[in-house]
Amino acid sequence: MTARNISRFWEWGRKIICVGRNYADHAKELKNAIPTEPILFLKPPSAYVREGSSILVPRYSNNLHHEVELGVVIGKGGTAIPESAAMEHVAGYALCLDMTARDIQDVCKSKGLPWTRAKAFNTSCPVKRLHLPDDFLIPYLISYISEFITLEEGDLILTGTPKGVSAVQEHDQLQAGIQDVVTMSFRVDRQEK
Ligand SMILES: O=C(O)/C=C/C(=O)CC(=O)C(=O)O
Ligand SMILES: [Mg+2]
Repeated sequence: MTARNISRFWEWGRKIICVGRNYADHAKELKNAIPTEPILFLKPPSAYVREGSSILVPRYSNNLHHEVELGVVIGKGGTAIPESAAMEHVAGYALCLDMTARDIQDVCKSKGLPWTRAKAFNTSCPVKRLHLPDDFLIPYLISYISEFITLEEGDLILTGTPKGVSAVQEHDQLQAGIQDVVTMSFRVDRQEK
């Protein structure tokens, strides 16, 4: 565990690495094939938003979805981390939303383009720190990712959404949580012209 206080890890400006189609039930709900290894994409630090600020619907989207995900906060950096040592690199956990402009993602997919405009826009990663026991299936993802992306202290890994994604609207108040553990709440506004 890191000696640094990670309760405000989003203020360090580190990268966010997201795993896609990690759960078969979500792949099925969007009628996607189940991948044989993790699909990865990135969000920039400008994607972070925390309670008290709004999630902004991008001007160019009319179908913004929420995805509720477990986030893993990296406490010690490394490259090519073996699974056996992976948990030594975890500083803690976060409840996260992977906000997704689904209409834009569909266009990107149909054209074979990256998902950046659909997934990496400002406020696309609402977060709240979360306290959990260290008994999740995290080592494989840390080891897989760190083979080709050096992990740094303060990085956040989003581990993928289970099924149950749906659209959100301007003026909605979103509540996300894990029963009896943590909840968070965000208002949704539209990005100004
Ligand atoms: O392939 C799709 O249509 C959608 C994939 C995702 O949005 C991947 C995720 O972000 C996820 O599984 O959490
Ligand atoms: Mg996701």
